[in-house]
Amino acid sequence: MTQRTLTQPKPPPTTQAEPLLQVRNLQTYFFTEEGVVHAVDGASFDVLPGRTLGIVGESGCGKSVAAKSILQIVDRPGRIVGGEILYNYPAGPGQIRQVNLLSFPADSPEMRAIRGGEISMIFQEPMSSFSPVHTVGDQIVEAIRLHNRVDKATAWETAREWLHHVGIPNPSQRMHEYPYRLSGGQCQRAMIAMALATNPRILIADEPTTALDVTTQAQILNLLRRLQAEQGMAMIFITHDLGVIAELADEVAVMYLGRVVERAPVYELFRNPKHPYTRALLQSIPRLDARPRERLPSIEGSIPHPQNRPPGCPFHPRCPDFMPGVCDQREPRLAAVGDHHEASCFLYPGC
Ligand SMILES: Nc1ncnc2c1ncn2[C@@H]1O[C@H](COP(=O)(O)OP(=O)(O)OP(=O)(O)O)[C@@H](O)[C@H]1O
Repeated sequence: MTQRTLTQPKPPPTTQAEPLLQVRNLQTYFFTEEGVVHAVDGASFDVLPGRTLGIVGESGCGKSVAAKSILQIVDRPGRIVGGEILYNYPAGPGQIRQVNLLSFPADSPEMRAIRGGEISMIFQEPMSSFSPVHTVGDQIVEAIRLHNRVDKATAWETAREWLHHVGIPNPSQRMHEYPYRLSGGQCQRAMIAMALATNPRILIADEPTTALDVTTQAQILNLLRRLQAEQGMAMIFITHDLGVIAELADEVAVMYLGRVVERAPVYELFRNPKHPYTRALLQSIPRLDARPRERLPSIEGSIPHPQNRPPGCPFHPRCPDFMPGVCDQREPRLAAVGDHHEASCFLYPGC
């Protein structure tokens, strides 16, 4: 496989498919004693079948909370207070029914079938998926049997094959071991096996390589890329690392303070970023052709806490293109900019 580099992200697709999942104006707030935290505040993005949406943004911008909202597993005191999550549910052979996942209560049979069956999630910390008191094998078997009518022996064999498939040596023996016996990289592989053993149509990967060393990181990314191609599933990949986005994503959503501020196919985003925040993020990537000891441009100031959201465009206090009287007065909306991008910035008409 040819390795892409930061300057050579995936070329654009030739055809545009109908989205499998559409997140519309999602709002998820935390009702804390100190006040209401608007963690996700009107985020919108699409996931296309068989493709990878990269969600990128600085720490605290709401990437994880947006992803957990899709599965309705937001931690307390968080609550989804608005928006729609439209999913094209396979209602029968050749039949698709669009459902708003937020119309189902979190503990409903529908959401339990979706969670893990249609949409699986893997995390930075694999131990958050595994229980420490059950063997790896038992846990994968349970996940399989929750979503498929198969007997225990069949599920056991499927689980063993999946461990083999994700590159865990001695899978028959590993099935009987407890998660703490596996190395970080192997535990991550086992979590991927458990997430995919139910054949989900979407995999949400929330910074799954951040806690790993660089070599293992690369192996896990290659594994995810291979499995996605084999399984034909869609993926939402959450990261703050634009290098990983360039390697893996087809489409990108850039988040800032709970909102998507720019959406574009990865190639277009790197080639011609529209939002000043996206430009600043891209400029802060180290370049091989930089002069020795040249300082990297950094984004002025720091991301405000979602409880102290600035008025107007939330990026205006840090924005090099700030227009007084405009950007601090009204919030721009996400609108089409050119043929490929959507951005929310008053530099562009329609926002
Ligand atoms: N349980 C909670 N209670 C209160 N606020 C929370 C809680 N969980 C998350 N938040 C807040 O929601 C906001 C978004 O958090 P989130 O974890 O989605 O950010 P992120 O973009 O995924 O960041 P990171 O890259 O660091 O994981 C943050 O300001 C965070 O402090």
